[in-house]
Amino acid sequence: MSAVLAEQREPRNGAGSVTGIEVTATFPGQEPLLTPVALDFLAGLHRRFETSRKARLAARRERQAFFDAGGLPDFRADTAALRAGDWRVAPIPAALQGRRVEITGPVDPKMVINALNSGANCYMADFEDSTAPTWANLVAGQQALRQAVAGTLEYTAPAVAGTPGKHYALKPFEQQAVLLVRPRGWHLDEKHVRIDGAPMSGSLFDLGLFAFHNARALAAKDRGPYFYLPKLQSMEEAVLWNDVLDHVERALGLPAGQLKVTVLIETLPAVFEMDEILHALRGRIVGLNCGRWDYVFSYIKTFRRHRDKVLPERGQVTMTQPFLRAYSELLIQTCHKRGAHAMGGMAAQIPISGDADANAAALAKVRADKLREVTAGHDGTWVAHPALIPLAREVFDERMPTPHQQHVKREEVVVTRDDLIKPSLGTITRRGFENNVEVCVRYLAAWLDGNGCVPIHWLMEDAATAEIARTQLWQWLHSDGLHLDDGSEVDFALLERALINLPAKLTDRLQMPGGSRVAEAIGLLDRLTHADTLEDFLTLPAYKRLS
Ligand SMILES: CC(=O)SCCNC(=O)CCNC(=O)[C@H](O)C(C)(C)COP(=O)(O)OP(=O)(O)OC[C@H]1O[C@@H](n2cnc3c(N)ncnc32)[C@H](O)[C@@H]1OP(=O)(O)O
Ligand SMILES: O=CC(=O)O
Ligand SMILES: [Mg+2]
Repeated sequence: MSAVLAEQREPRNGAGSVTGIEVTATFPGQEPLLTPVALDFLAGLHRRFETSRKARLAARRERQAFFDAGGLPDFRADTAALRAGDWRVAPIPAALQGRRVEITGPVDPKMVINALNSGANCYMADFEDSTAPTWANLVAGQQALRQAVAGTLEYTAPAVAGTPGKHYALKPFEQQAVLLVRPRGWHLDEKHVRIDGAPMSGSLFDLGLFAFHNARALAAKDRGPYFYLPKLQSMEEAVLWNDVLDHVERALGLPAGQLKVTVLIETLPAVFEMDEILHALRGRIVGLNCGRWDYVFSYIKTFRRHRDKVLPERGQVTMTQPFLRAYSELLIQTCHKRGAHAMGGMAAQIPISGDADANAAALAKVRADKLREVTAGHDGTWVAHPALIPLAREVFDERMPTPHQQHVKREEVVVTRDDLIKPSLGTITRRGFENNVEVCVRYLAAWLDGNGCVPIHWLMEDAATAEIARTQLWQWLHSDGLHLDDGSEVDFALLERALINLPAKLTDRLQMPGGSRVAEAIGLLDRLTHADTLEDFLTLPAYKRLS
């Protein structure tokens, strides 16, 4: 029975007790979200797609074993005809034609209102890199988005010292940013929803629940729903997503192709399959996005055992490095050939209060990054903070008078396999090493405390940026013969010293999110960096500790 029809049915056993489905956590007001019919819908997704999800995750492990044995990623031979073929993706809907500035951010009610009201063209509501997936965050996020779609979302900040808290309300719909939702990646489970005794996929929970409650309302306004899909590694993963979205459309009684997606190209294997990913989703895909932070993380992870591809410290791995430039230019060329938007990514700098010079320097970096993107041919970009919207808009308005620049074909771009895997030149400084340790610990502490995005030294840090720091530490410590630029050996003593010195430094000097979880974060980082094998995602072991 389709959910359209099923919704008319009487609930059977009450929320949380549908046959085979167990919801093991509670959050105030969750019942209207997790109705028996909604849970049935989620169970349907799980039962239909869990085997395929597991197969895709196994395929990732198999491919990594090939890389670990010295293999290198490359364009696929079996899809050469598809790459050479002349085809385009389906037309892009009007609401997604102009995407020059997109703001992204976590899904708490205040952020959702601020982002929708921000003046950006689009808002990516993020259940992924910037959200720690506590049950409370996920349910509150789904509640906030459902109310936002209904136009009823309001929020009042807590009163401080007798002064009433600020009240937040949505602008009229026509003045709001267009909403896109990013569910978690395929690797993450949602442990609080168990179906037939097993946890369901976090991706299917986030996307499924949002679609179930909002798809028809959004479709009625000609607004999708629209999604950003993260961390894909192959064409087969795109096929899986397409099957899921086909199923959701059928179950909710929506026309085929109503659900639109933008796919983040943020893994090294995926850059070799961009045509294939566009093709697999061609009835619904509207763009690819350069998710640069996860991409760098994926480069490190893919080449974890390749001593000749060790990257320099995080701060030196910028988008002007040849392998990253090649990635963004190939993405633009591929998208524009196929009629899709080529979205840029996120500069990590955020506004710095109380220091005008430092603020000007940070904004200059963001400006340079946006200028590089628009000049290269990107159709839009991301900002992490509302104060950066005017800057990004100004740069794109000046260089891109049209809603997008799909006419910029970049046919002269020639990118080879070797361009995409070329190692970066640079160094590892003591400061860079210690900064990686500090970022990992502070980010992990915040994440364990339920906060998935924090400013650290005036840079936006989220799961993707922290993963670069974490995997670099592991790779540096497990590669033979690496030295800091001052000549000292990179060894575990360096890590121990950095970790031992950290708590005093942090608790004495900083009021930081997740301060109470620092010891736990240190323990986890210590264990992960000492382990013989690199953990695929920091969030996998950390999720076991999350409520
Ligand atoms: C690698 C990737 O995946 S990138 C995508 C994922 N990352 C993100 O989305 C980053 C989102 N950004 C953020 O979470 C925040 O901007 C941070 C954590 C970096 C900085 O946050 P803060 O230190 O709280 O910023 P700050 O205090 O300057 O905020 C000022 C105001 O802007 C709001 N604001 C800040 N960032 C955002 C945002 N991204 N969306 C909406 N509103 C925002 C704050 O809520 C605050 O509102 P208020 O004045 O009504 O209280
Ligand atoms: O999701 C974006 C990224 O840079 O990672
Ligand atoms: Mg990412």
